Amino acid sequence: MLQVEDLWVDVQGKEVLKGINLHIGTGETHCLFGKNGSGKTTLLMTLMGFSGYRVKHGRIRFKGEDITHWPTNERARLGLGISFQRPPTLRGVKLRDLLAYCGGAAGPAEELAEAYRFEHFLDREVNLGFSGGEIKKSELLQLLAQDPDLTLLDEPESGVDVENLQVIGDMIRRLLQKDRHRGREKSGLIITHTGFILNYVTADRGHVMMNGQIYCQGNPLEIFEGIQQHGYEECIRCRR
Ligand SMILES: Nc1ncnc2c1ncn2[C@@H]1O[C@H](COP(=O)(O)OP(=O)(O)OP(=O)(O)O)[C@@H](O)[C@H]1O
Repeated sequence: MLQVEDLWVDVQGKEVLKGINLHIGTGETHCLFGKNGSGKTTLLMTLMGFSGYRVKHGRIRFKGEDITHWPTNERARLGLGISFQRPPTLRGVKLRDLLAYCGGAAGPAEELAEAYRFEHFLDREVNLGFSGGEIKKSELLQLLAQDPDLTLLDEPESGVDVENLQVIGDMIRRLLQKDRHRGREKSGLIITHTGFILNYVTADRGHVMMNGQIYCQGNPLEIFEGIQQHGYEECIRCRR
């Protein structure tokens, strides 16, 4: 599904990613752990093709296409979707219209919003005055409407209360669910500090990023336990 090969990326003249290699197979869910400022968000933003993330070297292949220099909208059309850590407010754009624009693959906007008790937000401008948890739900609804083949999630749990964590977890599970009817297997790459998502989806692989490099890869539950017990630095020493 996704192959990242020796990816080096500059942001505002600063070298942030330093030779990332990452392979995500069809139907696989991967978790990305790492200290603050290690480059996780930069990787997701680069995969999605946002301006300001300059690929100096390396290649991104998605569904067999070399998308390294594709514009963001074409990557989305091919089946890449993202939920931002801090999404923008879209003044003048109603959530209802954005959901319709995203594709409506998972049914009409009303149906989708009602399933997560979010119908009262449909006629509000996207993210304007939304609470932290509401913003996360709105992001995931947009992704459910888009129905991507590879979903990139940047800290989907941040700012979400304990009860809503379950709702967020269910939404992510649905996003990554295998679509047997259509013979589709969806993939995901999830940045998480708390590991909450490991309770909701079966993650196939975990990665630890440090200083713009991936040092450690393996079973995500074991990696998360290791981080909790020994810290991130141990990952560099261990080099699993
Ligand atoms: N637009 C920018 N201008 C300058 N520096 C930037 C910019 N964007 C990212 N950086 C720097 O790149 C580094 C990596 O940032 P990034 O957001 O990718 O880290 P992260 O691993 O996602 O962190 P966190 O866990 O705190 O979200 C940081 O030092 C950050 O300050």
